[in-house]
Amino acid sequence: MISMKKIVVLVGPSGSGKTSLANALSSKGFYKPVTCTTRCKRHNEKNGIDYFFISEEEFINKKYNQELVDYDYVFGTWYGVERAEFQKNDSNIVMPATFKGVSNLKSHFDNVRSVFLNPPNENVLMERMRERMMCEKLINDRILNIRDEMRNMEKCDYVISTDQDLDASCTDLERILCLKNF
Ligand SMILES: Nc1ncnc2c1ncn2[C@@H]1O[C@H](COP(=O)(O)OP(=O)(O)OP(=O)(O)O)[C@@H](O)[C@H]1O
Repeated sequence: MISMKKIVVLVGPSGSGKTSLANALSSKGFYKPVTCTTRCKRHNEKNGIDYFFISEEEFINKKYNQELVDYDYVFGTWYGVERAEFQKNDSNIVMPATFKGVSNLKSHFDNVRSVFLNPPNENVLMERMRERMMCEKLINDRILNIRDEMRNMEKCDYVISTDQDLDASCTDLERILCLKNF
């Protein structure tokens, strides 16, 4: 077990705001590890900044060589975070992950805290996904998954609402980070 800075893991259904809030905290001094993914790049994403976009073969090699502390196969896509990303600097870390990822990270590192993002209703989530130009098939797959994801809320260390504007959710998150036991 490696003892180090805080690792804040954001959990919630697709469109709940994990990436947006992680980006907001990273602009306030938290480091957001860059995830490797085998999915295609969206038009507004940059390789090495939003994700490392790699082939399935490269991903499998990293997995085989135990370079990934957390990985998952979601909707036909591999996602994984390399151990090296946690050793880049001394800043506290913020990252989106699945609930399974929280357990993986807790088995590797101390000071991991999960925050569940409690989203608005399914219609708003669908609208947010459409705004990100996701196709209807991907949206429907994710909608089916929302109820399963919502069951993780009570298992997380903290919960914040993302049924409000982004700044308000960011303020709620920062308030939690200031708590004594965080
Ligand atoms: N209070 C809020 N918190 C976070 N995001 C919000 C909030 N209100 C509106 N949004 C918007 O909702 C969208 C959430 O998309 P985002 O990619 O952050 O979700 P995600 O949970 O990371 O989804 P995925 O798992 O599919 O990558 C963004 O367009 C964001 O601007």
